Amino acid sequence: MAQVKICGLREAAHVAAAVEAGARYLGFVFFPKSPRAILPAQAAALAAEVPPGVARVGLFVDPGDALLEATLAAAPLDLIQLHGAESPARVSQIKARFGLPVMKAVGIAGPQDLDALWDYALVADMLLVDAKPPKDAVLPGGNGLAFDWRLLVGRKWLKPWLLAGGLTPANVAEAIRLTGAPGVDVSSGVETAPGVKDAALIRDFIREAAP
Ligand SMILES: O=C(O)c1ccccc1NCC(=O)[C@H](O)[C@H](O)COP(=O)(O)O
Repeated sequence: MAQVKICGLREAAHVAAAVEAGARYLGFVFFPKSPRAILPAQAAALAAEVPPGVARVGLFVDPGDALLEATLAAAPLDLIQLHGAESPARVSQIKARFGLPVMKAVGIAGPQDLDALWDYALVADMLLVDAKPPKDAVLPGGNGLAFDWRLLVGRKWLKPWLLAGGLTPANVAEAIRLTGAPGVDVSSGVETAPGVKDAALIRDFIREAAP
């Protein structure tokens, strides 16, 4: 049964829907350009309602230490997701400095991108195998775009990983079957518009991913 992360949550009703349906990870986006961006104080209020066993994930894009420090002081988080161009050395530094596990997102467009997963597997606690954003994209993730899942067939990584990018209630079961992903991450696929989550779609997605 695949573990599910619902990313970009901003409302208590959607947090509750995700938790009740069995989500294992809930993502809060601390990237101001995102339509899913949330303030640390808002995330803190949502995080307080999350039961033990469900990880609260803070998503950052090339964060400086000051942003991490201020956010972590305000909101209780269990996992840091790095979704920018952070180097393996920076991943190690953030882990050591802030004492939380780190999940590093790696964008995949073709076979040439897979090597980076090995580099990050040496330093990160988890990997997020996502679609590489188009060159002109404003967001480095959360674009609702899939990559060719066949690139992952037969691959094993040294660390736990989640598959992401363009997943929806309609395609997630096939994505898991094809790739063997132990977990999946979704944002756009459980929204009715960018940044607008839908409780029914969240439930549908989790039911299809973890039947
Ligand atoms: O979701 C965002 O707005 C976002 C902004 C900046 C960096 C990453 C972002 N999302 C990353 C995620 O964790 C998404 O769940 C993942 O990329 C899949 O997104 P989607 O294709 O929309 O399901």
